[in-house]
Amino acid sequence: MSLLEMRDLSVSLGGRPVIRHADLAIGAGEVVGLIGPNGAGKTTLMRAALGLIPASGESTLATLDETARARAVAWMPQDRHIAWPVAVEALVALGRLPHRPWRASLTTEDHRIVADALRQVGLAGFEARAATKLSAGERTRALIARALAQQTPLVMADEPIAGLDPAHQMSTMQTFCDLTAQGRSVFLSIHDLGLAARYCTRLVLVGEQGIAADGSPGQVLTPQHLARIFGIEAHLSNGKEGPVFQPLRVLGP
Ligand SMILES: Nc1ncnc2c1ncn2[C@@H]1O[C@H](COP(=O)(O)OP(=O)(O)OP(=O)(O)O)[C@@H](O)[C@H]1O
Repeated sequence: MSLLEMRDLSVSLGGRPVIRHADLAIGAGEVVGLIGPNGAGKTTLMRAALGLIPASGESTLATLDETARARAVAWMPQDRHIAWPVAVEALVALGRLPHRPWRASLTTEDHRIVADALRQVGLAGFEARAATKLSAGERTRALIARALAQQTPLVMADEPIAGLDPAHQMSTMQTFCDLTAQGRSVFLSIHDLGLAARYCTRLVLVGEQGIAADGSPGQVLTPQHLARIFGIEAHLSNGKEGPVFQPLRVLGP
């Protein structure tokens, strides 16, 4: 069963085609990394898949009503701005909103899920802190916790590990991998191709106004794709602990 399926999805922005005829299905138990250069259309593809911007074609998530969609997918946008000084615990508890009646209090189970999510991102002890008084990386981790607390089959996140230190980048990617054991999936955009190769079960490469490649890290991070879409030379090898991606040089025009 697919958690997200898009068929023939096309998006134009400002009168310019950004994504043309994208087909993509995400099944249970996958960590799918969406990669591609700046401006290639990763955010656009995700937002269109969620029904947040107009698109032609179909996406199974775009047709759901708000509550059904919030139970099907947790969305973490790239913008980490938090406008008001809500406590970190209350911010993360917003992830429980789709699961309880309007204005109902948090249940004991909700509190447990929120505490677990805070622990998973290393923010236990920050419950009472105003979210506006977190560092940028801590704020990112609080928003990851909110997405985790939503306990949806699919988490979609736009560059969730950007700005995190190496330990938190790896622990976040490991947390995403751990969700697959419950049949849950993560669809994330990511610029760090080393971590993408290491942790993602599958990569989707956006370039040339659409999906240029879709497959295992070895199938996608080929010298040809890296040269054509990213304009770089890099080497992917199999290390003892999994794929190792080594950037070598920027290719000339
Ligand atoms: N509202 C808009 N109107 C016109 N063009 C837009 C609009 N929003 C984005 N674009 C353009 O659409 C293209 C795709 O943008 P998008 O944000 O999807 O790229 P991205 O792959 O997520 O990039 P990045 O890696 O820099 O986050 C870019 O060329 C961008 O300039």
